[in-house]
Amino acid sequence: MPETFRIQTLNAISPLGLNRLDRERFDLGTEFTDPRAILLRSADLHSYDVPHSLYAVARAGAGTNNIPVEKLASLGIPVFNTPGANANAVKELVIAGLLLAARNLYHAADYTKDLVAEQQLSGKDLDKQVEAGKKQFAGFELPGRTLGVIGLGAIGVLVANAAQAMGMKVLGYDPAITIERAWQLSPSVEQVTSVEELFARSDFITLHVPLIEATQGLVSAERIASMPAGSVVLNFARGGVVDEEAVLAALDSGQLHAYVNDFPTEVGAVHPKVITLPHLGASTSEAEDNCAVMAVDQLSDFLLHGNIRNSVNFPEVAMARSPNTTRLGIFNENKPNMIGQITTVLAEAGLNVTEFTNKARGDYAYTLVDVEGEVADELKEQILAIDGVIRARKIEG
Ligand SMILES: NC(=O)C1=CN([C@@H]2O[C@H](COP(=O)(O)OP(=O)(O)OC[C@H]3O[C@@H](n4cnc5c(N)ncnc54)[C@H](O)[C@@H]3O)[C@@H](O)[C@H]2O)C=CC1
Ligand SMILES: O=C(O)CCC(=O)C(=O)O
Repeated sequence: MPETFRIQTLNAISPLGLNRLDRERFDLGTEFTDPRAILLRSADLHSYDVPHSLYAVARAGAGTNNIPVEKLASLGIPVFNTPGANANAVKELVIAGLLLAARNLYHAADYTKDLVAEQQLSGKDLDKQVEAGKKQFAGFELPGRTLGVIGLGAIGVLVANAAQAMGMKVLGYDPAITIERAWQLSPSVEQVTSVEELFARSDFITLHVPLIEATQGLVSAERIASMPAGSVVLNFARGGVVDEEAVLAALDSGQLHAYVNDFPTEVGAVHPKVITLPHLGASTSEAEDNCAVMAVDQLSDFLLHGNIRNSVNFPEVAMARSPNTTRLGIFNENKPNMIGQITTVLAEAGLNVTEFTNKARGDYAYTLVDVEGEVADELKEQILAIDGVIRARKIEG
């Protein structure tokens, strides 16, 4: 009997994704103590005691800073994410954020509500007060203003192109932009080669980078001070990318007009010039469906066939299945003679290799190998005995 894989969900995942799982082969639950896989969104796994049973983690979303990616790599556990699947949802919220800030919409709507709910005005009195009070919310328009986009990945490129189409001058900064993203970028977006230049020239800054060591506190007091007075910072990346204390001080001094973000903190959320949303970037039915479908498909392809696609800690390795073969998936340290030792074990067991892929990424590598016929259970133990092999799995056909 082939194994039924237990998948533990740690957040609500769209049924459109979950329903793709064949219930003969997958058992879904929220409480397993020995899951084969974890499927999650923003749940924090950093203090999670990783059980030996765990084969994989799938993040239905882009950011993986809630997951101990390196630690899992060292245990031979791939972490998958869903690049681009929620990018349009975030782009739309960023565009809303630009308009919220430029037209003071949040405070203006609060003001109107207050006139009716608190001051109990109605009819002509309400009309009069509306016309008298509205000037305090007069805003400015976007065409001709400069938007600096930091991070030109799936989201940043969509934001840059949309802002450009609304008449903004757009500057982009991403020292590691991929060729694919560069092709998608509107030719009118100007590439800048230093963050300092981007800050100095931008009326709005929007962040679309992962939270990693290099991006922690990227929006600093010094950089904010170099922006034109009355600028706006939008943060739909992660809270830690911004030095919030510096942002709040700049809002108080008038250097910044507004800070629009998706990551509530006790101090920031109640500041009058801060608009904080409850991590809403990817919360559309479309994005939730897209992410769930992609995460589930990648996870089931790995559990059933050992294929790795869109992993953030292991290389892309995928092979079609062939009849009358047995597949082995092997995680190992990226060091000399691993392939030689693995193939020697296979040869000594009299096995004929029909297909073999080995790819490395950083300190680790993954080998997928198909051999003719059946494989004895002891073979896995022999492979595991090789110095540098972290994990090995016989994958049923
Ligand atoms: N608010 C929300 O609900 C959501 C937030 N996010 C956040 O947005 C981030 C970006 O998402 P995607 O665009 O899908 O990811 P992506 O991986 O497609 O793009 C990230 C880009 O940032 C660039 N980058 C990395 N370090 C950089 C640096 N120091 N300076 C400039 N650029 C740098 C990379 O080269 C890459 O092009 C995610 O990591 C996540 O933290 C993503 C989706 C939803
Ligand atoms: O799943 C969510 O709602 C958050 C999405 C997100 O932050 C991401 O994809 O990085």
